[in-house]
Amino acid sequence: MTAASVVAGILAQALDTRPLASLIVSGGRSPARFMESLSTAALDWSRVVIGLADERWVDPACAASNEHLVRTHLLRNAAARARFVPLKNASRSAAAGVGFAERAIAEIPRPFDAVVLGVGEDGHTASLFPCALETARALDPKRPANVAAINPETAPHERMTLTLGALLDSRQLIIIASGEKKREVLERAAASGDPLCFPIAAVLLQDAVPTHLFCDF
Ligand SMILES: O=C(O)[C@H](O)[C@@H](O)[C@H](O)[C@H](O)COP(=O)(O)O
Repeated sequence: MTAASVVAGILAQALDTRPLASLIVSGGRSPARFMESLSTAALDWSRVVIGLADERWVDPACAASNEHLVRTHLLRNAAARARFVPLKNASRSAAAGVGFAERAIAEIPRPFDAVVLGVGEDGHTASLFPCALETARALDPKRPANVAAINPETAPHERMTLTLGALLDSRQLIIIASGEKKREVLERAAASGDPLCFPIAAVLLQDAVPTHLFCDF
């Protein structure tokens, strides 16, 4: 089973019992091949709503944009018929755009049927970065907000991210993390049990949402 076939199966099962299915995907360099494989799945994509786990606050035409990644690699083939809900809006900053982003997330059926997360070599996931001041609040599962503006010190661009509470409001989580360095950071994160140092630990250590880990996908 590949990450794409598992996600396709989750979406197909969701569509068997509900009018709409929802999928949240992450950005970065890793997901392109996964997205292209998923885009060919034989699904009624017209009933699938796709959102982002996070977004860099850049023009969607920019190669650094996660929206650009989704429009290039996922909204093609059969999946071209899916409905995509961007996180980027016309606000001059992510902080100014939080209200619009909250209203965008409200358009995606919840709990999300599948949330696909990557992991950075510093243990971040989505745009929950260990060094960012705003991360501690975004990791608080009791916080009602679904999105947060993050200014990472160790990565470019201001970001909009789903909060941990929103990411865990899902039926299934899929972590995609290739390479030895990411395997090591996953092990260190699980051993540390400290989401402030390794935000991905908050996902690894929870047992409320079934989680699939793909180190080669
Ligand atoms: O916007 C982003 O960058 C992603 O959402 C981020 O959380 C990503 O999943 C990791 O940084 C891994 O990215 P790579 O696949 O590029 O290593």
